[in-house]
Amino acid sequence: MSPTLDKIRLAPKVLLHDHLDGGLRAETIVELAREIDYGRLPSTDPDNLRLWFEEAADSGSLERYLETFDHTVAVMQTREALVRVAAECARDLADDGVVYAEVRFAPEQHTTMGLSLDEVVEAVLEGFRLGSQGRGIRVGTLLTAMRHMARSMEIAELAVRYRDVGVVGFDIAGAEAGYPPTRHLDAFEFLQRENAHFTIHAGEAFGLPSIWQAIQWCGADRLGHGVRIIDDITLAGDGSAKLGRLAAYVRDKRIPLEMCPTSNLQTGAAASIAEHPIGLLRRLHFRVTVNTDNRLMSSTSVSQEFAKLVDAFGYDWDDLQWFTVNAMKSAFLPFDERLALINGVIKPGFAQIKWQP
Ligand SMILES: O=c1[nH]cnc2c1ncn2[C@@H]1O[C@H](CO)[C@@H](O)[C@H]1O
Ligand SMILES: [Zn+2]
Repeated sequence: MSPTLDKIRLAPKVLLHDHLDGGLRAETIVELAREIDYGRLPSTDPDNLRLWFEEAADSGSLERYLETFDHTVAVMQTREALVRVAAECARDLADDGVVYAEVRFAPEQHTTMGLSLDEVVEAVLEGFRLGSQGRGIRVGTLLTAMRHMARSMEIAELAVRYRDVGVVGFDIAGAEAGYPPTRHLDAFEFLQRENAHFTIHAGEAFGLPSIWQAIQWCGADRLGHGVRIIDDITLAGDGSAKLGRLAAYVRDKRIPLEMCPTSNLQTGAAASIAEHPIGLLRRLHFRVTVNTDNRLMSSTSVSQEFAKLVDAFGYDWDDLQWFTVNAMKSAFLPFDERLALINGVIKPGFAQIKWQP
């Protein structure tokens, strides 16, 4: 039986690529805006606002997609707002059946009303703690530095400082074209010396050079998106694939790809789900994982991303479990904890749902 959305929701899922400021509830944005007198929301009706985000993000360009974050970031400037948004994020993910999530955000964007970077991080950690209590979910935090800014070293230091209390890694995000990862080489080298983990948004709005730099110059553990790795794969008429050196390296080293299908359609990185590189990359056994990126802007959830892939590629429960185990193996958690979740939660959970009438 082909997995249905309702049953997919019950399966224990893992999410590695989700932005805190891309997943707010529309009702919450309206309430928070009212509290701080933020008057620039495109609508104060939650339903209209939700639609506005989805339509405005569906722009065909990453740069225009990112403009929608002005509004979510604007209402996430106080401790109370950050705690609330993070707590609701954990609850919404738990309601979708996510058992382990890594949620990222850029602390430097949340200091306009006077919070320090430390206060921002502490508020978000507190929110995740409150929201995940008793919900069967564990949430790790990734700290993001904005690639067009110059604060990556500071944010990397922040990530290391909070590594034992919930921050599990580091990332860079924002417009990709014109801002290569090597701009932040000092931050990545610092993290490597500290034995810390990081992922890099690469190969989303820019091609192979971005992926190559992220891996071979910066030492990224994982790639955010990485869809353009298909530019290094040639398909022959008989369906066989020839991998270039970079694609072969990514596959051989099992470098995880944090793929976000719906987000890619909106930013123009892929034309349709059916044509999304995830189909080929999964067939070639790259370490593919399935993610939401921004649940608000893409009006999605992990379950809905899975359901779309089931529709487009005919995936069965074994495929969905494979994506999930890939994600858990690639998490920035200690090995024994990853193993415990795979063997104690994911495999038994999928087995139960698969055989349920
Ligand atoms: O798909 C994406 N590609 C690049 N940057 C992104 C994407 N989604 C969100 N952000 C950026 O990351 C910041 C911190 O969470 C967001 O404010 C947004 O500017
Ligand atoms: Zn992203």
